[in-house]
Amino acid sequence: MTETSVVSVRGLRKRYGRFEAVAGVDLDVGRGEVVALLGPNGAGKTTTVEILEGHRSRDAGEVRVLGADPRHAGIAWRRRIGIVTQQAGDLGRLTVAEAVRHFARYFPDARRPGEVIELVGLQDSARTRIRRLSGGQRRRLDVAIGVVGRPELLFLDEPTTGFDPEARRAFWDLIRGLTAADGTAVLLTTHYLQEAEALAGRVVVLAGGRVVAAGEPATLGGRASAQATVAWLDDGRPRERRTDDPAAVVAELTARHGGAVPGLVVTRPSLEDVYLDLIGGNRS
Ligand SMILES: Nc1ncnc2c1ncn2[C@@H]1O[C@H](COP(=O)(O)OP(=O)(O)OP(=O)(O)O)[C@@H](O)[C@H]1O
Repeated sequence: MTETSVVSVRGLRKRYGRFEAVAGVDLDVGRGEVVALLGPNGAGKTTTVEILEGHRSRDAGEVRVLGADPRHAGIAWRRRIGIVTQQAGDLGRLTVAEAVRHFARYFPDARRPGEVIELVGLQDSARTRIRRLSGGQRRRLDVAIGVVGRPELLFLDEPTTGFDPEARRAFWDLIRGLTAADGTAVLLTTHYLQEAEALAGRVVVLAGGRVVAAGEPATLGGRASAQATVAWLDDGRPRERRTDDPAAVVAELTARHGGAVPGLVVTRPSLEDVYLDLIGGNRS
């Protein structure tokens, strides 16, 4: 592990009986970096993340998280990570403020509960009982609990599942604010490609327990240099051409139309297009 990495995984393997769920995964997360782990259902994401959190054993491989092997790490190490999971605990009878204060007590250098509640935008709901929160508010509370101890590394497991688009964007702003302010590293699992694109500096695609691609969202799978599609309307009829040089096609169309080209749209493959191609042969 280098000085700048908070997660370093080499050759990770995990079997459930005869089934190999994680079959030799390498993964790195740098200090302050946001990495999204993508992959279809059953790809091995949760298994990998739970091994990194110290909640699941492994069969083989080197794993360092904040300089320690999670298998043997103790309470001091655990205080340096934050976990936001899909299984919300049973806190329904407490208010938002009571829950955050409760978790703050576990950390020697916790953030002030009031500050954290404001950070996640729940100041107007501080006295609300948790069972009365909406799904989006509940996830914000989960994040508040995840970051109250000033973690160096935050695990976010499908944080916006079930959110409406507006709540999802608000949540992204929250996470961006957190990572910008404190340089918290984040390992995010998500099924939303847009979420990975919005938050992550790097994505790692798992399929069938293996890494099938890794890189920046903008360039994953040769996306930036892939052929563009130029679409336009010719006498009201949709036309399109695939090309390596969209500028030349647009120039030619502009000359032909003597100005504005009706319905002109130039697109390259989206992250979702590339992702679906990558996992095409690996669906579980
Ligand atoms: N405790 C277990 N016992 C047996 N098989 C398991 C166990 N946990 C997971 N698996 C299997 O291992 C594979 C990987 O599961 P995992 O939960 O890691 O995938 P995932 O990528 O997180 O999927 P999802 O996107 O659905 O959450 C799946 O085929 C799953 O059925």
